[in-house]
Amino acid sequence: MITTLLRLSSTPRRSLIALLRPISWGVIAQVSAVGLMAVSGWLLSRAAQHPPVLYLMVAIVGVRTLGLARGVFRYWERLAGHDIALDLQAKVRVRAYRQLTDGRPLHGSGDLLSRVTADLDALGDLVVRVIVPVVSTAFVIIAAGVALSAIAPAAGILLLAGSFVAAVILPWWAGRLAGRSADRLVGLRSRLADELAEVGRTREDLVAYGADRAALGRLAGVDADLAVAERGTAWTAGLMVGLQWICTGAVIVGSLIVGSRAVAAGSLDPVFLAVLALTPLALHEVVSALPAAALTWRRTASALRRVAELIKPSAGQATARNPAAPGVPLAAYGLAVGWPGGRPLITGLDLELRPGERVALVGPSGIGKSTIAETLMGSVPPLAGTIAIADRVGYLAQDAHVFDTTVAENVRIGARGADDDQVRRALSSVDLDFGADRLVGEFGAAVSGGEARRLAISRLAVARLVDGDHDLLILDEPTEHLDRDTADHVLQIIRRLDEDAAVLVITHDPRVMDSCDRVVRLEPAERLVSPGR
Ligand SMILES: Nc1ncnc2c1ncn2[C@@H]1O[C@H](COP(=O)(O)OP(=O)(O)OP(=O)(O)O)[C@@H](O)[C@H]1O
Repeated sequence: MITTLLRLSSTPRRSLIALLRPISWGVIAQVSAVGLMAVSGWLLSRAAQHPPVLYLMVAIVGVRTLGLARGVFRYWERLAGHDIALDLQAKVRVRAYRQLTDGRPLHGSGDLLSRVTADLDALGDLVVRVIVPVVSTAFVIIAAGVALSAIAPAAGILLLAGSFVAAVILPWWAGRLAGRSADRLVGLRSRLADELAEVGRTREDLVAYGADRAALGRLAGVDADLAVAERGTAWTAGLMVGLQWICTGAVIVGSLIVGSRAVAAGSLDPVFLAVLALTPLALHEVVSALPAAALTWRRTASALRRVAELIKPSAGQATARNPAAPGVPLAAYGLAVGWPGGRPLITGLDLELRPGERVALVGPSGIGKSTIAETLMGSVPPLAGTIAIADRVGYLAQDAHVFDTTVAENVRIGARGADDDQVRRALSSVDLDFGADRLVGEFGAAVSGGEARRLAISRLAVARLVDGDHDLLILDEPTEHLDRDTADHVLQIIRRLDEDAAVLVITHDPRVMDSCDRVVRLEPAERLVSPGR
């Protein structure tokens, strides 16, 4: 698991070295905590014998130093641990986003959301709540056992045996007990996120068809399952706390018995008796974090697996996409397209566009026209064939998403660096007189269908203003769902948008076909029928 974590960090050696810092601070903080209790015990016992105060000075300074060191080094440990955890999360998050923009097929949106939020947060927990405390606690237990053995060997062995039970056996058992429910927890959380996202998105249809109660019931069912799984892990954690206290109590009583015998036999100075009793108590505080660490370990193991799966490079990613030859903005030969895991939709497609040429790609609904566009754009890997495509390609997707933010931010999807003036010019080039700060609502609910379409087209306009002319525009049903006048208006806008660019337009609209130089017709027999007009 640690190797997977380090591999995810993309700089494993540096991350491993960086981990040594919080571990070192953690060891010093915990040694200080245990040492504080031991030295305090000695000091109290010795002070009770009323020696000259100078005899106590070193111990008094020691208690103060250890008290301060415990807090200071604990703070540094937290700081260094979180530094690494957040750095790791940031790196993995960027890799996850890159992978997502490579266009691989996605999981449910809620599940995806929980992978890039909850699962990535869990990676941070792995560093802060598992690796650092477990490694530093192991050091401290050994150090305390050795130190106590020097005072009273039997008490030292008792402490090591008790620590083995409290720090190894019980957390291992906790991990086993909670194992299945921890795995279920991760799955249930992402299912809940999925269901919640689905219900939120489809609420109007659910209410309209009276299916809202059933949907809410399903949601409540997942919620109840989640509560049961949460309760299971909480029970395990509570049980472990109780068993650890029993274990600590047994070690303290045992230490007092062997210590008293040693004092009676004259082999142990009585002032050390308090040290034997208080050291296991201090160690309890350190060890008590371990069952929780074991539970976190189980939870993060599932999360780590899911994140690793998310950012695993997908096979065959758009290998056949090449730069275009000069003067040919698009040349695709022997192209076969289809969705990963599905049947080929179109095979043997040859498509060549000259500069400035307007080509309509038409065919029955569902034949795979949009899939061709997504393949040309590199979102879906081609199943066969080669694609040579220009650098400057503008793409208008069939259902170009309108984000729930301002008009200006929606326009800037086309060119992040666009200034206010370029945004204004892009909006006026699509005849939209919207204020830049106007909010467009979820899925563009606060604008009309025609306006949403023009807003999407304004991204092509702003990209041209910022980065220069396009060589090729790929437009997927630009006039879909629009009335005749609005469709004519959108067509006019597109025509004057990039006059010299080659255009591949997917359409069912005869007027759009009429405005093109050539029509490429696709037919169900998976054949290209008419390359000419
Ligand atoms: N993201 C996806 N994952 C898997 N299959 C998909 C995906 N998107 C579309 N499909 C399937 O691919 C096939 C072709 O869809 P596509 O959208 O390319 O057709 P189309 O010719 O553009 O249709 P239309 O004219 O109705 O828009 C359909 O059977 C569709 O169900």
